[in-house]
Amino acid sequence: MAGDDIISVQGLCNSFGDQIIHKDLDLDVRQGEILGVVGGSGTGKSVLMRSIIGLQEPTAGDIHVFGEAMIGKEEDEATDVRRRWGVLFQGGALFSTLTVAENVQVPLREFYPDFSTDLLEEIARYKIHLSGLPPEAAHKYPSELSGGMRKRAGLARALAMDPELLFLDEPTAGLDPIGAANFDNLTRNLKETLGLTVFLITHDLDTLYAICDRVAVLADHKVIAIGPIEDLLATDHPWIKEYFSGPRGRAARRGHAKRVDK
Ligand SMILES: Nc1ncnc2c1ncn2[C@@H]1O[C@H](COP(=O)(O)OP(=O)(O)OP(=O)(O)O)[C@@H](O)[C@H]1O
Repeated sequence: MAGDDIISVQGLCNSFGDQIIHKDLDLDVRQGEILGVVGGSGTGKSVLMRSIIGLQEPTAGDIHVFGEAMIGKEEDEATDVRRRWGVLFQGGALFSTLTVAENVQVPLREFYPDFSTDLLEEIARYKIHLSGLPPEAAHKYPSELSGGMRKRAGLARALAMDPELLFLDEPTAGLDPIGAANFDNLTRNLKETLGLTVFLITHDLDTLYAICDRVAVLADHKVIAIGPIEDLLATDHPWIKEYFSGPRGRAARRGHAKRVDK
């Protein structure tokens, strides 16, 4: 494991019954980068994220986060590591019976049961602001929010504990192109201002070009390639060629080149 790796996964295996998801998968995530994780549907991107954050017990392998071995750790033993990361699940995974502010307070109440109500409310207000939501969103229920606002509310909750590491599972899925680009900008700004490391699962080629420092490609049960997009473009794997050099990949590259030229 290199010294600046925030996450190191080695020899990871996951199966469900006869279905092999990962076999000897290796991956490293470096301090301060946005790592995009891509792959066809069902290649195990979410299962990989769930394995890293301890929601999925792998059948074999080693996972280190912040240098701490995670496999086999009981939930309470992992508390010190868990409080250093935030997670935005696919769809936001907000509690429907809680307001946005109450949702943001959930991890704070778990880790800091002694915080006063005033302090919890102040932190929630700040995180809601950081996520680009208007102050009045704090008192709304998830069902009263648009899809984009729900993502931002999920992000506010992921930021509740001042994480160093952020996991984002398809944050721009279902957003219109302007909403998706805004969310990308927000992610990049938060990464830069808060010094975050970001593990970002996405199908969104524009997101990869706009904000990812490196991209890891999942196929054939493992990470078949990892690096800056320019490096991936030079690889011969058929899925990678199809993905980055197909019509959508070419359009995303052209769009990115235009934005860089401006
Ligand atoms: N708890 C589970 N029990 C059984 N099978 C599961 C479970 N979780 C995931 N799987 C299976 O593992 C495979 C990988 O799922 P995963 O959600 O990680 O895919 P993904 O790469 O994130 O896909 P997508 O891009 O469509 O979101 C799928 O075939 C899925 O059905």
